[in-house]
Amino acid sequence: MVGFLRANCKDGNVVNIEDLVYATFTNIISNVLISRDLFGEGESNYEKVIGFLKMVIEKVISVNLSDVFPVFKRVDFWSQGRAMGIYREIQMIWDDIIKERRGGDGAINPTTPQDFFDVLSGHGFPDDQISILLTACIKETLRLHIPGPFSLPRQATETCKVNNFTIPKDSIVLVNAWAIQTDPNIWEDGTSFKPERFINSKIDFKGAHFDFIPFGAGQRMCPGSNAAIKGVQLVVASLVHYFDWSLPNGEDFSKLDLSDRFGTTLKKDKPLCLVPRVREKYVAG
Ligand code: HEM
Repeated sequence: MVGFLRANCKDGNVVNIEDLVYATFTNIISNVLISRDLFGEGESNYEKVIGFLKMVIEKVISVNLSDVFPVFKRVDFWSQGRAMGIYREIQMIWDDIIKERRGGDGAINPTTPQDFFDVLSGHGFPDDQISILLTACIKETLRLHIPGPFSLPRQATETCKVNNFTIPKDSIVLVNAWAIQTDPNIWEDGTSFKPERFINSKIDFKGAHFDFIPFGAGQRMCPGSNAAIKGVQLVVASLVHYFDWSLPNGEDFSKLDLSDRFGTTLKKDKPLCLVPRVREKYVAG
């Protein structure tokens, strides 16, 4: 990511941060799974890969006819066909990876923990204070702009009562985590970005504080939460450490439109486009 920016930030080029960070995280996960980048540096395959990933995610999470009308379960051929289509496409990707591995052409270039340490220790961060501040900012972003506002759907295995509501057996239940995380009865000035609320606070994202559940809670909470937080810390710290950032045409940061849009996940309505400039001390090296 840093290498790509360094090579492409001459002449005040504007960078779409959404695409950059998406590609970086996809590469981190693909390196864990298959020891290679899914997005190449030349970005020639960007549209193809992103199109495929978006298609799979959309298809997997969109509602089936039989989710809404369980009576159609046996005859919902459309959903069954869709599931088989996704299965076949994923199968083809695995086939290619297995073939490449068998060929053993030495083209795989794994990212090792050493690479991460080189980035961090080689340039003298994180400092304790920076790390606390950074974590507070990440937590506050996950509170105010929670990526999964409804978490994942649950199904009631038996009829039960929650407060005064009766939830009939087999109902699909969605938890509005976005509403909980911005509830004015729980969070003081809950719609403002105030990272300092997480400094000297025990509130964490591990599922023990039900006011703050960006990764869900209970048995099915996100198993990737620690990897995700470490990844976000690394990416944000690297972006801030190596580059100075400004808005195109010298616009003022206070005018930035921060509204959200709900699609597959909650994300910024307008992608963040910024102009990076390599910091003075890294220009040469
Ligand atoms: C900021 C990044 C992430 C956020 C906000 C997030 C959030 C969530 C949420 C809210 C759930 C549903 C939990 C529930 O229903 O209680 C979930 C499930 C899951 N997440 Fe994440 N996640 C993130 C990153 C990751 C990563 C990096 C991985 C894998 C490396 C991952 C793997 C999973 C899996 C496998 C599940 C399903 C768990 C199950 O159903 O048992 N997530 N995630």
